[in-house]
Amino acid sequence: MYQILVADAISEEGLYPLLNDTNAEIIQKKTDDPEVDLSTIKALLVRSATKVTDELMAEMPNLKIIARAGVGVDNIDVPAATKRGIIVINAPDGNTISTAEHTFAMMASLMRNIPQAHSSVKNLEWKRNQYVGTELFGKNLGIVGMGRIGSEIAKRAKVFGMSVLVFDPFLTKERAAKLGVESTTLDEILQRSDIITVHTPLTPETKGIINEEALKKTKKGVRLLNCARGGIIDEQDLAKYVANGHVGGVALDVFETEPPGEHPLLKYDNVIVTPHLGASTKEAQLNVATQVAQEVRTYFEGNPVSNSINLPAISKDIYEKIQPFYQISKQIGNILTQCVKEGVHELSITYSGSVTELETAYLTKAMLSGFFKGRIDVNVNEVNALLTAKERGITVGEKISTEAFGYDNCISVTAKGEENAFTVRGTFIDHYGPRIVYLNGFNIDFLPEGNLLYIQHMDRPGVIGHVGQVLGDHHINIATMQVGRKQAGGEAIMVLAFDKPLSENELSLLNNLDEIVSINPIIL
Ligand SMILES: NC(=O)C1=CN([C@@H]2O[C@H](COP(=O)(O)OP(=O)(O)OC[C@H]3O[C@@H](n4cnc5c(N)ncnc54)[C@H](O)[C@@H]3O)[C@@H](O)[C@H]2O)C=CC1
Ligand SMILES: O=C(O)C(=O)COP(=O)(O)O
Repeated sequence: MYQILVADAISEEGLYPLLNDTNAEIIQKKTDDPEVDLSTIKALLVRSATKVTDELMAEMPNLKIIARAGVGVDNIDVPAATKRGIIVINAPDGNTISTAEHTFAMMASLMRNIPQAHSSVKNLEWKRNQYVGTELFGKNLGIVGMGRIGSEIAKRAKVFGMSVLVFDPFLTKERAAKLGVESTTLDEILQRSDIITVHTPLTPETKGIINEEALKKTKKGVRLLNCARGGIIDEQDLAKYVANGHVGGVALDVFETEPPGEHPLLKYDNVIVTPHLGASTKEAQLNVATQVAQEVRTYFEGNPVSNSINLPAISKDIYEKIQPFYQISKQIGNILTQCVKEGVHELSITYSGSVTELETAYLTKAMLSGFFKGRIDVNVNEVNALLTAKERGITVGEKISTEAFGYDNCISVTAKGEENAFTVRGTFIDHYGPRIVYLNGFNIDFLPEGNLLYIQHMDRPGVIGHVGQVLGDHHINIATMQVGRKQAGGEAIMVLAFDKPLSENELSLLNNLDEIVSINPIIL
């Protein structure tokens, strides 16, 4: 059973995939509601209202996934979520059309003074001369940010006979040509546009991208729209340019602080506003809620999610192919962490055979999550594995090799400390399962599972008997036993599996046997 906190107003109908899941319990409350026990929540669903801060995440130790039923994730501290190993997903295209249509409606309203004229008629006035507008036809529209929403606006603007200038550093010439728009610089847009609309995410780079310096370059009478995020157009600078009459009109759907309260821009008649309604249509809300609800369910069913902000996308097909290798990679990492007795500064992983055809980067992260398991108090998974290694000064290297040691596939990991290096190799055999086939210089073959004991000893007659004797005296059943050696009479190893872990006393009795060099329990 997993609990999901739905903290913002999300379409009930769209939550159907979760309401329909007998393993899911949905709680529809604010995060600061005293009746909510944040510590047991595993999934958090939000729109733009809830601020998902690091402090909030600290109160949610079981949180695995944050789902944003919408596009912008600027209300979520994504780096903090990543550090904590929490997946962040969004619904990138569910509200594109709604937001593009809203922006267009705002643009038309602004040019034809519709909100002002509407209020005037409602106040029993009839001021036809006061509300003379301007056509969209033939005007230059500048679009900053030509992603999903920007592109939909461009299409509509062209139908209205507008010339579209766009600025987006990630827009290719081919795509601009296909959309029939002129790709240009931000400066050109500022200088040539009659109307400028912004459609970028809010990032440190885009915050204030239209500020006083930019406004100075615009045409007198320019109209500005922000239906993306408050702050992309600097509100204080904009207020100055509305006050001095340079800017002819403004349409805002979003504000730096929402609700904006007593905002300097609100007093101007040529500034029209809506309360962050871009995505507020029945269709968009159903789309985004269904998308994230389905993704959350998919995640808890153990399948890959498609729209993660902090995890590379991987298809279900590839995910299924990777699963066996995923497990063995994790186990190799975990064996290393339990066997290496000094600080590790380098982990190098070599893939060979059929596994090289898969997404090995994903497996490297799985190996790291196994390596950090039990070592640090943060849950390390594919989201934060590389970051955790980096923070701890561990270099991670990945290689592809043609040497598979006779196996169909082989994953070999070497952990390097100041003094020693320790190598573990594993393989996955169809219809047989995962096997560890090499441990610190010795060929061996054991199942990486359960309560294991790795013993280094001298290859002498009777050693296996002595070990068996100690265990038998303590009524301990040996489930499986594998041995490996390099040469007769030299160093050797054995790996035993038990139904339960051995006690300190039993371990110490084994350690005291003459032929034993070292013993090392491994719990997987
Ligand atoms: N008012 C509302 O209710 C809604 C607002 N939004 C906002 O609209 C934004 C855009 O949404 P989408 O088009 O779906 O996102 P998108 O990711 O498809 O498009 C964003 C575009 O901005 C471009 N970009 C990034 N940095 C830039 C920069 N420095 N200069 C110029 N272009 C830059 C990117 O290359 C990308 O093409 C969202 O991030 C969100 O904040 C989205 C939906 C509803
Ligand atoms: O999807 C987005 O980025 C939006 O801004 C929509 O926000 P909302 O879900 O309506 O609070």
